[in-house]
Amino acid sequence: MGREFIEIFEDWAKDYDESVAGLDPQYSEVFLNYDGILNQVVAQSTGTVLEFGVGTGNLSEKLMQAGLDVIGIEPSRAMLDIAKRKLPELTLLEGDFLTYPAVEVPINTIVSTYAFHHLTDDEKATAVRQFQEVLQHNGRVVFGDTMFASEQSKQAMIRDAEDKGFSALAEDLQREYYPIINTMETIFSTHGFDVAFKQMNNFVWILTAIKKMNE
Ligand SMILES: C[S@@+](CC[C@H](N)C(=O)[O-])C[C@H]1O[C@@H](n2cnc3c(N)ncnc32)[C@H](O)[C@@H]1O
Repeated sequence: MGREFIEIFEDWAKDYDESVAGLDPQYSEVFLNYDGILNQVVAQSTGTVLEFGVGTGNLSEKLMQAGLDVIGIEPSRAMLDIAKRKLPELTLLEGDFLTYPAVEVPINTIVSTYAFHHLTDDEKATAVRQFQEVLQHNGRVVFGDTMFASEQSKQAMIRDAEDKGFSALAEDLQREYYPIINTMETIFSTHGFDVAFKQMNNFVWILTAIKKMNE
């Protein structure tokens, strides 16, 4: 479930770190301030961290450098191979947001960057219900991902990409499940989280969801 876009990452893995460095003009705005976005997620993380969609391991590396214990989950074989090569000491497991090997240690923070939009909104809700069960009291979810303030602003960004001739970006924005902020707010609050959002560039927002005391 939720793995419908994995083929894209099998192909993209080898060039992915060039894209995040801004070398792909279609995605340069999406990855604008990439390091700052990852640093913001790290700054809000504590204790033992469960990371979904680690990709080539850029966020995992920063989390480990900050002294946090990280368990990484990633469904793409090609991404797993690169992350393992870059970070041999990282605990890395094959899995996805919905299905992954049982983790036996208490989890304080769940993080992810540029990955949650691969789930439909129904799948997102299922994942968030599972996060609620997995997290310790006072635990939190910190995600950086493309989201939109409204359906109108999403449609405007798709038109803007088309006007610039960025057909790959325009198709991506329509093919995958980039959410509206209100939808994310509803999903997290329905499942017992206090949630806040901070915009990081024209596409990416940081979502911080703190598990409510009585949940
Ligand atoms: C755009 S990359 C982001 C990689 C990394 N987190 C970063 O910030 O650079 C998206 C990653 O999410 C992974 N992914 C795709 N579908 C997923 C799913 N259902 N569950 C978890 N990860 C998924 C992809 O394989 C890929 O590694």
